[in-house]
Amino acid sequence: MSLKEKGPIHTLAPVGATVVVSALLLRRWWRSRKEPPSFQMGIPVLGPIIQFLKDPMELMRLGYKKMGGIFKVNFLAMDMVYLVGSEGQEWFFTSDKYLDQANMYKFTVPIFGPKVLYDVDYSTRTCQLRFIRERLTDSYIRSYTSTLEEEVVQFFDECWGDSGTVCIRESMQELLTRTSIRCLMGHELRIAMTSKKPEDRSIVEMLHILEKGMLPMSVFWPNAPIQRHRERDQARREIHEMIKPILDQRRKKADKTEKDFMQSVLNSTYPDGRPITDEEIVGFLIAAFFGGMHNSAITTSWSTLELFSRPELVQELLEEQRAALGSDDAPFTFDAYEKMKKLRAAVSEVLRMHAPLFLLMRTVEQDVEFKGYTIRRGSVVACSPNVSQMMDDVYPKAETFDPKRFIDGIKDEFSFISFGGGRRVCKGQEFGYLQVQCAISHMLRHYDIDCIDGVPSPTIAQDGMVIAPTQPSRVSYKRKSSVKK
Ligand code: HEM
Repeated sequence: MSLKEKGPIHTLAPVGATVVVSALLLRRWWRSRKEPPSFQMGIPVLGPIIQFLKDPMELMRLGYKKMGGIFKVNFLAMDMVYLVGSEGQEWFFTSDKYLDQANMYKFTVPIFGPKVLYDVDYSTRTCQLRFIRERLTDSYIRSYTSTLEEEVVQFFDECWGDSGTVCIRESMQELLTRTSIRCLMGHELRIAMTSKKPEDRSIVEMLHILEKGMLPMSVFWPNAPIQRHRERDQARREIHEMIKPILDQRRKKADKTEKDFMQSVLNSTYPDGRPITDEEIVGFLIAAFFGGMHNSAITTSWSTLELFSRPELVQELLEEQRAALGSDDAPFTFDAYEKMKKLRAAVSEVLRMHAPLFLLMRTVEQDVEFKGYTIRRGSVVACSPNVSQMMDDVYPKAETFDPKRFIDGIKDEFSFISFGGGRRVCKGQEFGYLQVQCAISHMLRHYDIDCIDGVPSPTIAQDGMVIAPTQPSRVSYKRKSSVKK
């Protein structure tokens, strides 16, 4: 059959198909050309995944060295776009319109409970978080300070005594569990920690079961039918049953002046007058506990190790303590805390070098441009305080521990992201500093401390969510003869 006999459709079809395929290929090339550059290492495709599982921060460091402040890694079904440095971080924390946090935190819904935080829409969540933040501002936490100090003093008397050796990570976990339960969840639960019937499970055991239900797989499949999730759900129901009668009793009491977060929440309504439900209160208490306890315990551990391995700094901080408090056995007060500028700067420097939350992530809700690149909907964007805060161009001589960097406070909000940033910044930041400083203040004034294992290297904790000192991280201590017991 000649061309003439085939007719126009036979000649046009292949040409048309070639044009369409070429256009599609061109479009794909054009689109991919504008996406952040792809970081490859080791075995094709699997190389970056293996590195991520081994050390996610090293993957980021290597990627930054080779590609610069923005690059992507393909994790089979998903692209992860990494942003390193202040500019990318500022964009990350101010692009709530395109970037969603809730998807990454869905695993908390069975823990915090329904209708709370990551189970509700954006505006309800913002309203709930604002409510939590207000109850953790200076005017409120000022009133929690005496409660906090009482717990700290009791802990050191009961658990440390006159002399001994402890693993600082474990010891501070115990201390911060006590202070967090007492100051956030109330004295009733704190008392029940020790005065329960042997057959009853304590709040600490229950919170621990909730925590064990937070596995890396829970991030992708929060309700996977596994034993740890079933135990988590049972413990969550029991915690609600445990707290509900306490809320009822406190509502009936004429005296509404308990100095803790639970009472501050109970005494309030939402700004539009709507009351807060029991479900919400229990969720807020658990969220505040988990938001604060680990991060503050890890920061107190690092602070002990970094400060007490520097005798000159200890001496300087002790002089500041004496100036702020008057004497070594005076009670720790909020007014004195506000005067401890050097201690605060030292804790900030600890947080710069050892942020507990090492990977902050958001999902991309719609295609969005940044620095001339298109970041596709469905990707995950991530940044890490532990990577960018250790870069010499952001913090000169970043490997050197130098509290003077922060003596006038934190200047650039988006260079220091240990507490996150923007609207989603940590709501318990000030209470976090208060807890850490109260514990360190007590140690400075009451004990001579020796860091037997020096300052250990950081390690990712078993649950994969936080980074902490590698154990052993032992310290030995001796009570000073100059202070009263
Ligand atoms: C040294 C101690 C602490 C550190 C390093 C820390 C760190 C952080 C970080 C990095 C975020 C942001 C996460 C993200 O952007 O994805 C965050 C959020 C949050 N933190 Fe903290 N935190 C600390 C203490 C606390 C305490 C004591 C509380 C409560 C009592 C708390 C409650 C919260 C809450 C409620 C959020 C969610 C904020 C939002 O989404 O708007 N944190 N924290």
